[in-house]
Amino acid sequence: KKTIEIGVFTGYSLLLTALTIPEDGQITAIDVNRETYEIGLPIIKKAGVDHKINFIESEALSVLDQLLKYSENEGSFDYAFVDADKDNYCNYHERLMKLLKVGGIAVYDNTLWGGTVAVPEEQVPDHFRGSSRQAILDLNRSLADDPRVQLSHVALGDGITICRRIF
Ligand SMILES: C[S@@+](CC[C@H](N)C(=O)[O-])C[C@H]1O[C@@H](n2cnc3c(N)ncnc32)[C@H](O)[C@@H]1O
Repeated sequence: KKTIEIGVFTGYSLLLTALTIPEDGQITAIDVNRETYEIGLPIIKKAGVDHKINFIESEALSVLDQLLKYSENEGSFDYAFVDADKDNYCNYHERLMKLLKVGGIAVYDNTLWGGTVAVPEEQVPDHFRGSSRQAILDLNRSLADDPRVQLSHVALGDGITICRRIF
């Protein structure tokens, strides 16, 4: 019912969440670029779910830190979908572990990084190398070691990791 979307682009995943949550559900949707959100906004309006969305044009990390300044936000979110700058995924996870309620779900997109997280280093094509791939490798390792979550990895698209906060 109370959700966060980090990385909106034109709002494809945002629309899916908005259609799925209850009529009085709310999405705090964050992206550095409002223009791309506005491309998809007419479709979101046509679907009749725009009233569920609070779009914030900003770097996501500062919005999460702002939310955490108010104690009533701690442990209050049911769901978060993360699909933005990979370099900050571990930082987002730390904030989300405080914002999500116990039993709440965080979903991280692109955790297979084209399959290159599971091949020997020397076989990784050049265009998959770089800080984003390293950030995904770091995230996957730290999630596997994180006692606060139960994990499920879905080998769909570019890989989706589903985390349930268990304490
Ligand atoms: C892959 S797209 C999101 C796609 C979207 N979830 C969908 O299903 O269509 C990534 C988005 O993350 C946004 N982004 C990148 N860095 C960001 C940051 N630091 N804070 C917030 N949004 C960011 C980009 O502007 C871009 O729109």
